[in-house]
Amino acid sequence: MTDTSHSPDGALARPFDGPATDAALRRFLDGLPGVDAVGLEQRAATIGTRSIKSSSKAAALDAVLSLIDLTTLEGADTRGRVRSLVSKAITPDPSDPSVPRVAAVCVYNDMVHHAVEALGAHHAGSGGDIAVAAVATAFPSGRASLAVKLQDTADAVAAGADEIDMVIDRGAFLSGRFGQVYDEIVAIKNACRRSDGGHAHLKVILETGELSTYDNVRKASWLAILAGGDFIKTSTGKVAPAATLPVTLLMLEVVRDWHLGTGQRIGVKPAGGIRTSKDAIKYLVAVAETAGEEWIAPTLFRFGASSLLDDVLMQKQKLTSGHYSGPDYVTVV
Ligand SMILES: O=C[C@H](O)COP(=O)(O)O
Repeated sequence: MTDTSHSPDGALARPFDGPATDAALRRFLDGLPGVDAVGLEQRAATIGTRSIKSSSKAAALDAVLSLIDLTTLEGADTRGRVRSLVSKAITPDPSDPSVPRVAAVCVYNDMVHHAVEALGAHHAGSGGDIAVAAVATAFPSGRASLAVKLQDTADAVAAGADEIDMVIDRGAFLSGRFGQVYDEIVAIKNACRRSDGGHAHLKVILETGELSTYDNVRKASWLAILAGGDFIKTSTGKVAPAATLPVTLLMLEVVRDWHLGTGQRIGVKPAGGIRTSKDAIKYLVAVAETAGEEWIAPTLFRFGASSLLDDVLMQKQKLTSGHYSGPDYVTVV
C-alpha cells in the first residue's frame, strides 16, 4: 500500500480548530449538511444502469480481482481452511497463471500466523504482493474494553498483519459520544505501529447496517477519517444490511471531499454481501464517477468478500470461451 496515513491526531487536516473534544466533534459532525436520501439513492440507481462495453469487461473483471480482500471470518475457521484460502489468493485460477492475484486475505486475529506462513514469499510483509488483513477490536461486535481491543490489535500486528480492520463502538457513536469513538480509533492506530517503525494500515469498519441513517454514515465516515483511519469500510459482513451501493457512494463522496480539502487520499472498502461480478462492476463505476479512476487501485479501494472471486473467475471464463464451465471450475475453499 502507498502511505495514505496522516497525523494520528489529524492536526494538519482537521477542518476545525482546537482539540478533538466531544463538544468540538459534535459541533463539526452535527453541522455537516444532511444527506438527500432520495438524491443519493437515485444516483446509485443510475450508476446501476450503466452498461459496460464488452471490450472493457475483461479489464474490469481483472480490476475487481486485484481489489478483493479474500475473506474467511467463521468461528469454524482452521489452519487448513486458511491455507486453502491463501492458495486461492496466490493462484486464483490454476489453469491460467495470468489471472491477477487478490489484494489481501482477511482473517481473524488468531489465524494471522497461519496466513503469513502459507503466503511465504507472497506475503506483503516479505516483499510479496498479498497483504494479510486481520479483523480486530473484538470483531464483529466491538464490545470489549479498550485494553482488550489494544491487545487484540497488537497481537495481530505482532503476528504479521499488514492491515487491521477495526470496528467502531457503535453504541458510543449512536449515544453521541463522538470523542470516545475518536479516541479509540487514535489509540488503535497507535497500536498498529510495528517495531520496525512502520505501521499496519488501519481500516475503520463503520457497520453501516447499525447506523440507521445516511446522516450517521456521513458523520461516522468523517469521524473515522479525522481520527486517522487509512480506509473506511462499510461492514463486518455479520450484520444486515451490509454493503450497499448508496452507502458506498456516500462514503466515496466523503473521501472525495476530504481529498479536495486536504490533498489526502483515504481508501474505501465495501464489505459483506458482494457476490457477483455484475454488482462489483457497479461499485467500480461508482468509484470512477465519484472519487475518480485513481481510486481504482488496491491502495484506495477494496472489496471485502468471501465468494466474489468465484463469480469473477466464472465470468472471465465465459468471456474467453463463450460458455460457463461447470461448478467444478472454481475451487471451493
Ligand atoms: O469483510 C468481508 C465480509 O465478512 C465477507 O462477507 P461475504 O461473506 O458476504 O462476502
